[in-house]
Amino acid sequence: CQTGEVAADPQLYDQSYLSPVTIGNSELMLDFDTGSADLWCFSTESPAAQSAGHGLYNPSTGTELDGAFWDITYGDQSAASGNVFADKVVVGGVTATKQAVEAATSVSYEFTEDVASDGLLGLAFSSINTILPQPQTTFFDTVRNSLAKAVFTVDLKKGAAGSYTFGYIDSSKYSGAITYVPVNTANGFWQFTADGYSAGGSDSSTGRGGVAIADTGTSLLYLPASVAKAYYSGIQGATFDFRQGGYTIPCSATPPDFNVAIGGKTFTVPGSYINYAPLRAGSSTCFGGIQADTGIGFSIFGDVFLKAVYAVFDDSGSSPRLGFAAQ
Ligand SMILES: CC[C@H](C)[C@H](NC(=O)[C@@H](NC[C@H](O)[C@@H](N)CC(C)C)C(C)C)C(=O)N[C@@H](Cc1ccccc1)C(=O)OC
Repeated sequence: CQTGEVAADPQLYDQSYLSPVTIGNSELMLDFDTGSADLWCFSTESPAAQSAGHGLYNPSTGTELDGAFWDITYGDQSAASGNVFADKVVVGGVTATKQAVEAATSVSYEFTEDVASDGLLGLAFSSINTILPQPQTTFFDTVRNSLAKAVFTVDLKKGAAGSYTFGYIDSSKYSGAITYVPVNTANGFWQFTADGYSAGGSDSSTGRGGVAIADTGTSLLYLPASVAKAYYSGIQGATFDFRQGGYTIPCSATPPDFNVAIGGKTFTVPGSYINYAPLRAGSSTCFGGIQADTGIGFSIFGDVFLKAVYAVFDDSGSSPRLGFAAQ
């Protein structure tokens, strides 16, 4: 029975969190992403102009999956594609002896420019893995029958290293009880229903809840437009800036705490987490950590929310469920 733990290292402004993964005989820093289901990495096959500065997977240690290829596009329109090898993957001591490793032969500029990240490790459901002609399993699905318990946990922190664990829940990492809610896997995401939202100390409700996904690979918290609008209406100097593509606030603002009701419990995102980052270095205008989910089709509980809670991604029962506890 395998169990393991790996650090989640925050990048600038907590834009993403990277974890060390051994693939074949390379150690790479990957972005664990519960919003997608492909494990892909820069490789010795990637064009040098695209992979400069990145750690590279050398497929010589793997076995090529003949005829298999992959091509993924993310919500921010970033993309990558390539071919596939079966190789050994180790995460925090948990070993998958034959994991589908997707070697990039082409990546979009967003990935080229993010030199700290050597690729992604998808933790959504394998039903949305993009490998053709035959989709392959995520790392979690590959190892889940060998885990002490078919769960993984997410303990992200603001501006500090957090951790992912596989195969066990660490009771020292949270306070109070874990509140579980059912997961709808129809879209391949860890999708659940939020009951409602409110801002500040009062329960000045900013609206009914809705369908949401838990996505470690998305930096911000995307909510129904009416909820975002109501939240920022309470902040002096807040505005929707079309050029920036979202709400901005004065960096000197102290946004109110934001409360989310899930499974009958209330979880609070400290207002300081919603004063996300200056538009560019030195700017006195900051981008808001809450944005509207317009056009996406569901809300996205990204890192701004996840770093306020301890989250349990539980596939150990008859149907998957998500657990949340206060950190
Ligand atoms: C298999 C592709 C994965 C699952 C992809 N997942 C995602 O885009 C989800 N997660 C996004 C990722 O966490 C991304 N932020 C990681 C970084 C490093 C690029 C979003 C939806 C929260 C997806 O749904 N892509 C859509 C494109 C899309 C998604 C959202 C909005 C608009 C367009 C697609 O390809 O659908 C077929």
